[in-house]
Amino acid sequence: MNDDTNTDERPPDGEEHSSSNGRTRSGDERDRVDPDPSRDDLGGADDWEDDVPVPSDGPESGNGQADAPADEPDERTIDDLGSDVQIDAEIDEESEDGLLGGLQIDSTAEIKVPDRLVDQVIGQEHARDVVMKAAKQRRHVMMIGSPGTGKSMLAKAMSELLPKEELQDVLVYHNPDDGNEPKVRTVPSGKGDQIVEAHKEEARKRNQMRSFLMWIIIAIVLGYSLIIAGNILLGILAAGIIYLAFRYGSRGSDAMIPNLIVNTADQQTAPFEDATGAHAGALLGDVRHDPFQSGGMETPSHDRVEPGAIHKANKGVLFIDEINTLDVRSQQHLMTAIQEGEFGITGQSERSSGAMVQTEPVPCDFVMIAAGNLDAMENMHPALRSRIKGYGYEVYMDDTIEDTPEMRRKYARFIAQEVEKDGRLPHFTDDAIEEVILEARRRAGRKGHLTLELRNLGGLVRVAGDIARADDAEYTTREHILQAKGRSRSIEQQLADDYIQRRKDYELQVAEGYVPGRVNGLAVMGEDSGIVLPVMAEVTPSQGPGEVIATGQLKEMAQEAVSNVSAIIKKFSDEDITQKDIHIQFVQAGEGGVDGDSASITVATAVISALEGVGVDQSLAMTGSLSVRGDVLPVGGVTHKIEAAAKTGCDRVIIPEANLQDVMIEDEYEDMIEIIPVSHISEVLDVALEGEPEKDSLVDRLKTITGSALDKQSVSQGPSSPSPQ
Ligand SMILES: Nc1ncnc2c1ncn2[C@@H]1O[C@H](COP(=O)(O)OP(=O)(O)OP(=O)(O)O)[C@@H](O)[C@H]1O
Repeated sequence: MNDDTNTDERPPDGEEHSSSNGRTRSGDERDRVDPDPSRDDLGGADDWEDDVPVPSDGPESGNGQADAPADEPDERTIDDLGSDVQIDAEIDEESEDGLLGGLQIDSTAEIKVPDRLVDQVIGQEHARDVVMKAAKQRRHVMMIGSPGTGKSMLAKAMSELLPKEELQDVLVYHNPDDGNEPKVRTVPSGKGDQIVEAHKEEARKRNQMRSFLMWIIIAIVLGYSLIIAGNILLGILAAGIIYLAFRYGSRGSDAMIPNLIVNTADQQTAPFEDATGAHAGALLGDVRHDPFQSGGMETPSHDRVEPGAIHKANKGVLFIDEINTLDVRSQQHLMTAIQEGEFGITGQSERSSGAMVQTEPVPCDFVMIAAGNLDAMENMHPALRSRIKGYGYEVYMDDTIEDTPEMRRKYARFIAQEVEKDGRLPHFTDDAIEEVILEARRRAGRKGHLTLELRNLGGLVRVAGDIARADDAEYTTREHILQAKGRSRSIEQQLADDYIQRRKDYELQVAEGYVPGRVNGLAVMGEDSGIVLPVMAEVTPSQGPGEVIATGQLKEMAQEAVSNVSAIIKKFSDEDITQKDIHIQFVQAGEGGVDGDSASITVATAVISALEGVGVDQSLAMTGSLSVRGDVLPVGGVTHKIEAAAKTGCDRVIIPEANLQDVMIEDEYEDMIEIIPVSHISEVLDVALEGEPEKDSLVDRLKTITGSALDKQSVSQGPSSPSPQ
């Protein structure tokens, strides 16, 4: 899941740290990079390490609870771990408004990447603060948010912040009293290996002695049988029996070697265990099946014990993404483990001989970071959620962040981070960085913001870098980014383009003339592609009370749109469309999706047009949600929808006025399509319906429903076309 590989030790603090806090730097420009200079006065992480007592030496009996309690890390010093990042490059105050936020660099090679993962996190200030607080207090955290926004990165960063000095090794011993209940011992980190080695050495010496003794006895028996008894056959038989007896007997001494199930000797930081999608055995530990269960061939039960992620995460971080996909039994066991801080290991398969074995409790004192999207929260075991809530924090991850010069500088550093992490990509030139930042703006879908779905943005960086590498280019340039944008299209984008092409081939798309009852609606596919979704309406007399007849999942939305528009119509005419049958068809809707009620102005326009027999402009597409009072409310995905309308050949597109600030269409579409912002259905009808309405017709009256709305902005005076900023 997590593709971070940074396991570097915390950097030695002292000098480097002070410079990273801007203490040794001079001048306003550099200080601007650190948003929280108050942390400058704090000490280094070294002090904090010194403050943590080293656990007492030597093996301890029991389950790890008897270990020396570690003092909480010094507040002063752990706060310092949150010191903000630096960008070791000149910053020009005058060009701060530029895409590079004033950075004076030629390529990402000039940007220093921070050593610690927590300093590499872009945005997510709240989650970052919570993670640092939780590391200090050893609290659990639940992170909910979109994929690729840094949840596992933060979890890993937390493991770097936890004190490494508390780590323990865990050994499982044979229990001479009950072979099915192996004993568990915890020892300080690094001791486990030594103990196992000492046991092996002892067993080796014992075996050497036994072999020596065996060969002496065999020699005596053979000598006796040959010289004194004169029967060599009998002597060989006796020697064979002695050999087997010794071999059989020596198995017992090997059984005394303990099984080191958790070895932290080589850990540079507190452990980080990703148990996403782990089955019960991998999460909670398991005992292997033994096919030879008797006759001296069996493997001793303590040797078959395997640790679970909860045990390997002891004193560190257990990260579980998509927490709701864990089966209920595992979630219940996880709760017990969280509560007790220890959990015995038993075989997870009932039919395996391992199920007979149950070790003493094994320590699993971890900090849990559970992650997922909103569905994960709804479907997870309520008691587990309450454990996390009761003993920790819940954080909602940001999808976007405000677009400031400082943030843009950090995005430049993000590219440098991705280049360094990949290790093979050529560095990015300044204009390539600018293009990536522009794309981050576009993907945010919100004016004045940058996207924080950085895994996807990192994908664009990697594809562009790969293209540059294939070209043997020294640097990744803007040209490479533009090529990468074409190549790294999502499945939905590819499907949407294919769909638009096919509709053109079959001439399903109508982009000119006036047709009554037919409106070009707009919908989104996935998260980042739009399609034109025509809506057709037919109004027929009904025998009884009228019905709204629509097919598929869109039926509800169509009914709601019709009921809203019928309220408006009733108010302005004698017409009661609830007494008529209204047929709505979403032409080829199976190919795309309509988010929420974003097609309701489309449905309303189609119904009014069909009712009055007035043609709708087919060179126009529209999206917007309709309130019961006729207001046009904002919807999602406007940028992608507008681009889809342009690709399909429409000349104009109606969007809710409130969405105007979200429009960030690519340059190439700017001259292809006119964007018409509206705030009321009357404006929609004015733009979409053919010709001048007859005096006192329904359309005439509807068009003038809210004089104030029309006064505010007369669309006929020339709609504004926003720039893609
Ligand atoms: N806030 C961020 N700052 C810097 N890099 C980020 C950030 N978010 C994501 N990334 C980049 O994207 C990669 C993937 O992010 P990560 O695995 O943490 O996402 P996630 O939220 O755990 O997603 P998922 O839920 O799909 O596992 C990271 O390794 C990093 O390169």
